[in-house]
Amino acid sequence: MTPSPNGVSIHPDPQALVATTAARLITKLVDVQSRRGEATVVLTGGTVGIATLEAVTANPARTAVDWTRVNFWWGDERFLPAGDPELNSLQARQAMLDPLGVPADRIHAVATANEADTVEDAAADYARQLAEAAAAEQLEAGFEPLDPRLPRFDVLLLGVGPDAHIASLFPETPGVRTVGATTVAVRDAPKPPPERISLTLESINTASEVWLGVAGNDKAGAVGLALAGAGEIQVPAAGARGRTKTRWLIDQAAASQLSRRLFASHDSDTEEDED
Ligand SMILES: O=C1O[C@H](COP(=O)(O)O)[C@@H](O)[C@H](O)[C@H]1O
Repeated sequence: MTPSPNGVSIHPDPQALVATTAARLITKLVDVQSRRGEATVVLTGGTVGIATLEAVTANPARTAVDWTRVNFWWGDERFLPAGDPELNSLQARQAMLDPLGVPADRIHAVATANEADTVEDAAADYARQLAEAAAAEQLEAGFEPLDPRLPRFDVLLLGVGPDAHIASLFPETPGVRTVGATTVAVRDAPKPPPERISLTLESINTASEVWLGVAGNDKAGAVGLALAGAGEIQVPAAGARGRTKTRWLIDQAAASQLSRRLFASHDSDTEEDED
C-alpha cells in the first residue's frame, strides 16, 4: 500500500489541540456535505476523542453542519452494559450527539452487553450493521466501494494509548493481526475493560481521512515510534492510514520524542480530497 501523505500538526496544549481538531472537523463536514449532501464520521473514545466532541458542541460554527445528515460509527467500543459511563458511545452521546440533536437512525452504535450475549456476537452484529449500511449506500449512490462490506468513511478519528494502541487494537495481540474481517472481538485487552469490539486495521484504512488525536507526555514514545515507521503489530498506531490523508494532531508534550528530521519529512499538510 502506498502511504497517503501525512500531516503533523503540533499544538501548544491539549485545549488548543481539541479546539482546533473540532474546528477542522466542522469544516470537513461542511465540505463533504456541500459535495455529497451527507457525511460519515467514525468516532473514538478516550480523553482527546471525547474532549474533541465537547469542543465541537461548544463551537459556534457547529450550526454550519446539518447534523441530521451525518452518519456516526465507532472505531471501537467497550463491551459493557447499557448505561455504563465507560461506554464510548454513551460518552459521545453526552458530549456531542445529544446536544446537537443527531437523529437516532444516524447513530450506529455497537451492541451493549445487554443486547448481545457475547463480545463475539456484538462484533458479528456490528459487522452486519456495517455491511447493511454499505449495501444501502451502494444502491443509493451507485458508486464502486473500496470494500463492499463497509460504508464510506469520510473521517475516522482515533486516539492513541501510551502503548500505541488505536481503537481496541493492542500491540502484539490477535486483534491487530486480524485480516479478512471488518470487525474483531477482543477478550483480553490490557486496558480495562478486557472485552471490547474493534474495527480491524484493514477497515480503519478504508477511511478517506484518518485523524489521530494525541496529547500528553505518556504518549510521546508511541507517537515517536509510529512516525518513525515502526511495525503495526508492535505499534498499532503506525498502521493507521487514511486513503487520502493521515493527520497526526498532537500537542507539544506528545511531540517531544518526534525528531525534527522526521517531523520535517511528515509535514506535508496538503489538502487532497477524493470526492
Ligand atoms: O480505551 C480506549 O483508549 C483509547 C485511547 O484513550 P486515551 O484515554 O488514552 O486517549 C481510545 O482511542 C479508544 O477508543 C478507547 O476505547
